[in-house]
Amino acid sequence: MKQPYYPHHIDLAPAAHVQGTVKLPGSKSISNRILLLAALSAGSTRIMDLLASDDTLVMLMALQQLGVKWEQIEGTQNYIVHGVDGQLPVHQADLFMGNAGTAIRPLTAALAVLGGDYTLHGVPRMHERPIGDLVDALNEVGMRIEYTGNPGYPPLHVRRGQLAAHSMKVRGNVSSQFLTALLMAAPLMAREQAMRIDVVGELISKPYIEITLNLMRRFGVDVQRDGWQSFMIEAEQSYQSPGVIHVEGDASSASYFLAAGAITGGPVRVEGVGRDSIQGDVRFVEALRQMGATIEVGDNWIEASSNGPLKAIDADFNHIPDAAMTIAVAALYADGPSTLRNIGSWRVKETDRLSAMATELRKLGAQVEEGADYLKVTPPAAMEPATIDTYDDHRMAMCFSLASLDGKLLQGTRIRINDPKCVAKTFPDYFKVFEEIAEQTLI
Ligand SMILES: O=C(O)C1=C[C@@H](OP(=O)(O)O)[C@@H](O)[C@H](O)C1
Ligand SMILES: C=C(OP(=O)(O)O)C(=O)O
Repeated sequence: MKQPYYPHHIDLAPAAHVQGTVKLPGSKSISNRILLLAALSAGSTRIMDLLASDDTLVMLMALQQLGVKWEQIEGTQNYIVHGVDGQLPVHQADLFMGNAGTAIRPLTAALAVLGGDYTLHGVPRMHERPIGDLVDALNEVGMRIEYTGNPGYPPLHVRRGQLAAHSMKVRGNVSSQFLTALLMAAPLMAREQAMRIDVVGELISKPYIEITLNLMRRFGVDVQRDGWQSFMIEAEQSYQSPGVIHVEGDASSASYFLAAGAITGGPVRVEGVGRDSIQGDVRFVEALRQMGATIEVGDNWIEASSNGPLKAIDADFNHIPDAAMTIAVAALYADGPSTLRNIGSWRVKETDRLSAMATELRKLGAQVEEGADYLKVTPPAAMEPATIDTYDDHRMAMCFSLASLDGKLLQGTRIRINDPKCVAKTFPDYFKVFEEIAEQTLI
């Protein structure tokens, strides 16, 4: 994959106006789910507009190591994946998962159920991101997953187990990806008898489960459900290729551009997501509306504009944890203190995002109260020039680019973003696209 060149920092000059249209890269959540479902299916699947990024690359490479054949159509982001119909050709592999939660969690479940001799590991931060709830759920029904480092965290050694039950339970208060992983692996366990999955306690990030169920359906597997509590996968369902499937634009990536339109007046339009999106992060626009922005939504586009300063917001962001980071930076432009609630999962993502966000917002002159699971941001009267550290977190780099907008930054000063190449996790071209709409100069 071609990676754009990034220096060790990028300086962003103040931009008073942002206007234009952005074609979004493919959704990370949809891309990695479709890749795995297509691999497990009977038949070949043509995937249109797959995201090109570190997270999808680790999934593609892992599938290749597992003997799944795929081709990229030259000069496009379209792929053909030749499904293995629930039987992986390779039973031994050492898989590098980078820092992709959407790769390691679902693959761990699928590999545990299919059985073999697999190790899964990632970057150092991946080894600090919890996976214990998923491993417990699988081992309790007879799978054999061991920790080779710290208990509860990757790296993992997956061996061949023996399915011993037809109902499983999983905790959902640390990450929804554990439930997603079990759901996607469930048809492999329910070949003869139905499989039931119960959620123990609270489930966070619920809209991501809707993405999972929607895509499983497109690959021929129906899940019966009782709200968010219990899920049933009837026996004898197996994944079937839908033939062709299209990846929507990434709604979390859309948040930066929509916020830019709302902060500066815009209009800024994103293309690739719209009215019928299956991604929960399109609900980011509800928060922007609450802040006073004008949002228009079409079939395959969303546009944000505003007239006048943004209003402060106090809201629960559990349903859109990724796009909520964009609100934290947009809050710098609001007419009073904003509070983002119920975002405790930020602590176990690419970095401890609550702590990182508080530290970096303070550098810009904001007053920030960091709670166990909330953030209160009081905007500064004028923004101070600052050097923003990004903690190898793509979203820290992307959302802090917004601090260069709307003339709140003193003229003649700059926002420096350190280590901008971390955006490659989900959006390698981010700063190029941002420059195009912000008419800024990259140094
Ligand atoms: O299932 C998914 O595609 C995702 C679920 C969310 O994680 P949690 O469920 O851990 O909050 C989200 O933050 C992540 O970027 C993608
Ligand atoms: C939390 C994120 O990623 P992951 O899929 O690795 O959990 C994210 O993209 O913000």
